[in-house]
Amino acid sequence: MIIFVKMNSLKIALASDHAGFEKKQVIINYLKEQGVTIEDFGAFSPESSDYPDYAHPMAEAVEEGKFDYGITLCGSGNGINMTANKHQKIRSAICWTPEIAALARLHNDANVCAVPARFVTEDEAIMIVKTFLSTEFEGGRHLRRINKMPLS
Ligand SMILES: O=C(CO)[C@H](O)[C@H](O)[C@H](O)COP(=O)(O)O
Repeated sequence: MIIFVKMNSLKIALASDHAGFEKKQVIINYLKEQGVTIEDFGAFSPESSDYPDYAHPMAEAVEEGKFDYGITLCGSGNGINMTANKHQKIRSAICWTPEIAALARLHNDANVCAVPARFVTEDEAIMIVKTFLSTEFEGGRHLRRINKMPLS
């Protein structure tokens, strides 16, 4: 069962590197139009930069409960996804289609959505984010599985 939630009450943390910078701006504009509260942890320009410098502060803020979800972007989605997942309370999923984004929420209760900026269009990026933020976790058998994820 898919349960859609309202987006305008959400607080969202965003992070990217240079490769994700431009599509992050598109996503920020979209989220602001929806009334979503956002904080951008960088990068703040398309100059070459290192995604961990922005992903770690973003992930810490989500872990601390300051935000409902994180949205991240780098070229492939891989580097920034790997970095966020170093944090114990983060479940970051690379989402390259709306269907994958929905499953990341429905089945994995993902709290960070990593978008591969060089492999999706602006419209696709928006649809991925919209789907991720408006889909609720199903729980049930999936809760049992995500509870088995931590090593300690
Ligand atoms: O970390 C990545 C690959 O997993 C990201 O896609 C980066 O954005 C990419 O590596 C950046 O590449 P660039 O050649 O320095 O622009």
